[in-house]
Amino acid sequence: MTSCVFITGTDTDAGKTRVSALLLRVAWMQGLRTLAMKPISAGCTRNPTLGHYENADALILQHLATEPTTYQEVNPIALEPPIAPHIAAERANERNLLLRARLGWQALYAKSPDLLLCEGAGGWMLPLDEGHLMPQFVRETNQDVILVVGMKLGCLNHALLTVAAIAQSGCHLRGWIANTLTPEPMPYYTENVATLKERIAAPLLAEVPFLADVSDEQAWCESHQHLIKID
Ligand SMILES: Nc1ncnc2c1ncn2[C@@H]1O[C@H](COP(=O)(O)OP(=O)(O)OP(=O)(O)O)[C@@H](O)[C@H]1O
Ligand SMILES: C[C@H](N)[C@H](N)CCCCCC(=O)O
Ligand SMILES: [Mg+2]
Repeated sequence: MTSCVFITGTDTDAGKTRVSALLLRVAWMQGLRTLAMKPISAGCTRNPTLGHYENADALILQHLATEPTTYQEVNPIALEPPIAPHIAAERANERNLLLRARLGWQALYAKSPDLLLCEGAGGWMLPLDEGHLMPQFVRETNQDVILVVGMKLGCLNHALLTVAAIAQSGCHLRGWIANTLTPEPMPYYTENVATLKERIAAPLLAEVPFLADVSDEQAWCESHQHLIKID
């Protein structure tokens, strides 16, 4: 059975890709078969050899998943400017984002990995094409949600709003991860985490400190093997 998780964040730059990379490494250490995707990316550069647009997040996910994929399987919708994807899509005359994201996800799901990880873009309520928001994609594909909270002043409001919106979307929040984005944790980090623990029913799955380099990541993953449990 495939465990399907959608990684959302309190905002763009909350650490969704960094945390996704950690989860994929943990799964790899356990010998699990993983696939990962970023269905919609905005902020791409043209690959000079292959000619298509590529996004740095998608390349990280493709590289860290254990199963081989084409770039297009990982990131079916790659938009050039680093702006809101629905605006970039309109400018590039790209249509049917919701449908294409779902078809792309279903193609990877059909490969029956142990873990299928999908990174969102921006925060939870990201607009897609006409009348649709990203939560519709998550609900249609029945993925569990993991919320990455970028630990900085303002995150309490963003995290609690996001948790409420996930529930309102009819999606299941598997848990949340407190991610430190700066070499020094935010002032009163412990109190801020405690505030969220008291108010979010879903479990705090992990705390990620500022990870300066790959050896820090390796050590963190070794001590967080319990994080990926396949049902
Ligand atoms: N725990 C961490 N330790 C060190 N640096 C971090 C950590 N988490 C995030 N960062 C850095 O912060 C920046 C933003 O993180 P990341 O790219 O993962 O955010 P994101 O939520 O995926 O953003 P986007 O919305 O663009 O996809 C990156 O440069 C990343 O390396
Ligand atoms: C370009 C950036 N890094 C992300 N890829 C897209 C963020 C979109 C945010 C949209 C919004 O909520 O205003
Ligand atoms: Mg990212």
